This record gives sequence, structure tokens and C-alpha cells, in this order.
Amino acid sequence: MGRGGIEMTTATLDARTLPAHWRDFLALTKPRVMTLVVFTGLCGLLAAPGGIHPILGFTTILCIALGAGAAGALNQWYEAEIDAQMKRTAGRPLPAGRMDRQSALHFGVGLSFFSVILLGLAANWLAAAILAVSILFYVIVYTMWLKPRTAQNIVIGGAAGAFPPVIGWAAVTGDVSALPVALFALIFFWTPPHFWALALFVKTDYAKAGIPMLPVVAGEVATRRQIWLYTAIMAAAAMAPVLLRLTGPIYGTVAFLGTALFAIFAFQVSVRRESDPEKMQPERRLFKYSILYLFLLFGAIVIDRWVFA
Ligand code: HEM
Ligand SMILES: CC(C)=CCC/C(C)=C/CC/C(C)=C/COP(=O)(O)OP(=O)(O)O
Repeated sequence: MGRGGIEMTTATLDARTLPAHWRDFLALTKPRVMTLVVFTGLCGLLAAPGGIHPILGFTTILCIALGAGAAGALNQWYEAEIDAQMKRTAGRPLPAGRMDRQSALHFGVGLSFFSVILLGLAANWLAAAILAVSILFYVIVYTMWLKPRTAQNIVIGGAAGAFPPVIGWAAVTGDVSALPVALFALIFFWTPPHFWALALFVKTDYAKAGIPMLPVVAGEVATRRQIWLYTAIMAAAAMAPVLLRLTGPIYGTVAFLGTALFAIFAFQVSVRRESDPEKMQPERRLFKYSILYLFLLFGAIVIDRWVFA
């Protein structure tokens, strides 16, 4: 075999030359994170008064999933070099060299337009406008602007992830009232403890990539204190629908017990002084529980509204 033959063999075995597989496009949408995003959107839709035709409901949820996935793809398009430096993200399609940036950009932009226009045509343009704002917020405000600049990045940028229940509600009712605003507030104040619990045990990754996440720039003690502070505000947001009589006893009970457990876990994390990621079991527990917590509270809202409608 001549020299060219060897080169061809090497090139053929190099993953970089293979066409991007559909699984990589799926990975661009951050499907695991987006399950909860879509679930909260679904709950916003199901909790809204009036009901919606099942096909329209399905289309709305599809649009939220596609829009959130598009935002995830644009985030990965923009952050390919940063992702390459972190263990947690180095295996993603772009840093691993399985896809070129142009494809990710086209996929993200195309899917963004498709999801917003389809939602506008199928449901209404208020819901579509909020979806467009969420995508722009996550990609431009959080990813491009705040994330590389300030440790408060996720506090403000996290608003993007709080919009889906509002989109679901708006798709049914054509407006936004007190309950969807309360659900927005719940996710908004939940995001800091959710993310900073994880940031504590992946701190070195962020430091390596030069991302000013709170534990990197303000230290672990300050981060633990802020987790506790935002948990207290989140607890108030979680109980607000009960105090405002927007929900009934099922949500009230689940929210009270679920939030009490969240507060216990967050308190344990806030008083610890451990900096070895290998020994951060309470921090991992808080992060994992934060996800279950939102599933529980949003599920309870829907059951409550259905039972006591
Ligand atoms: C700016 C706000 C947020 C930041 C910075 C953030 C960050 C993260 C990070 C870094 C992970 C680790 C998993 C990974 O991507 O490999 C994660 C996991 C997760 N996040 Fe968030 N998150 C945010 C908001 C949200 C929101 C709004 C939701 C849903 C409502 C959410 C749901 C989840 C879920 C379900 C997981 C677990 C995924 C798995 O099982 O691998 N996150 N988050
Ligand atoms: C409807 C709509 C547009 C929803 C968007 C939902 C949204 C903002 C979710 C945020 C969740 C998320 C993947 C954060 C990761 O942060 P990161 O990007 O800093 O994490 P990374 O380091 O894993 O890339």
C-alpha cells in the first residue's frame, strides 16, 4: 500500500471525518436537562384553566422541547472551546470533533425559528414571543454575555429556564396571570441552589476553563452561604401559590414537605467546610434532590388543579 493509501486509512478511522450522526444532533439539545424544562412547560399547560385540544397541547410541548433544544445547540456552538477544557463536557459532539460548528449553528438557528413560528401559528403569538425571549435569553444574555463575565451569571441568566411554564400557560389562555408568574419565580429562585450545589463539586473544571462561577471567584464559603440565601427565597416562592390561594391542599402539602427537605439539605451544605470533591456527598445529594423537587412540586400543581377544579 502506498503512502496515500495509509493516509486514507488513517483518515477513514478518524472520527472527525465521519458524518455527524443523528445521535450527536440529539446530544446538542441537552436532552436530559431538557426533560425537566419540558415537564415544567407541560405542567404550566395542564394547570391552565380552560383546557386545550390534545393536538394543540402536543404541538405546544413539542415547540417548547424544540426551542429549548435549539437553545442548547446554540449554547454548545458558542462554547465549543470551553467545553473542550472541562471533563464533564469534553465528550460533547463539537469538542470531541464529531461535528463541525457550522452544522451546530445551522441546526440551532433553524430549530429556533421553526419552534417559534410553529408555536405562533398553532397556539398564539404571546406564547411564541415568550419562547423566543427564552431562547434569546439563554443564548445571548446567559451564554454570551453573563456567563464569561460575572459570578451572578446564573442568577440573572437562569430566568431563561423559568419561562416554560409561562409558555405552556400562555398557549392555553392567551395571557399570563398570577399562578404562572409564581411558577416562574419558583424556578428562578430554585436555579441558584440547583446549580451552585453542582458547581461546588465541579469547581476545578470551571476554574480550568476560566469561567467565573461563584465557587471559583467568591470561594466555597460564600457559595454555601448564597445557596442557603436563595433556598430561603425559593421556599417563599414555593409557598406563595398556597398563601395566595392559587392552589389547594395537595400542592400545599407537597410544597411544604418537599421544601422542608430541600431546606434541610441546603442547610447541611451551607454549614459544611469541605473542599474535597470526593467527599461532597451532601452537595451531590442537594443537586440530585433539587431535580426531584421540581418534578414533585410541578406534578402536584397539576394534580391539585385537576382534583379541585
Ligand atoms: C442557568 C441555569 C442553569 C444552569 C447553569 C444549570 C446547570 C446544570 C448543569 C451544569 C448540569 C449538569 C448536567 C450536564 O449538563 O451535564 C445540570 C443538570 C440538570 N439540570 Fe440544570 N442548570 C440550570 C437550570 C436548569 C433548569 C431551569 C432546569 C429545569 C427546569 C434544569 C434541569 C436540570 C436537570 C434535569 C439536570 C440533570 C441532567 C442529568 O440527569 O444529567 N437546570 N444543570
Ligand atoms: C425554552 C427554553 C429556551 C429553555 C431553555 C432552558 C434553559 C435555560 C435551561 C438551562 C439549563 C442548562 C442546560 C444549563 C446549563 O448551563 P450551561 O449552559 O452553563 O452548562 P454547560 O456547562 O453544561 O454547557
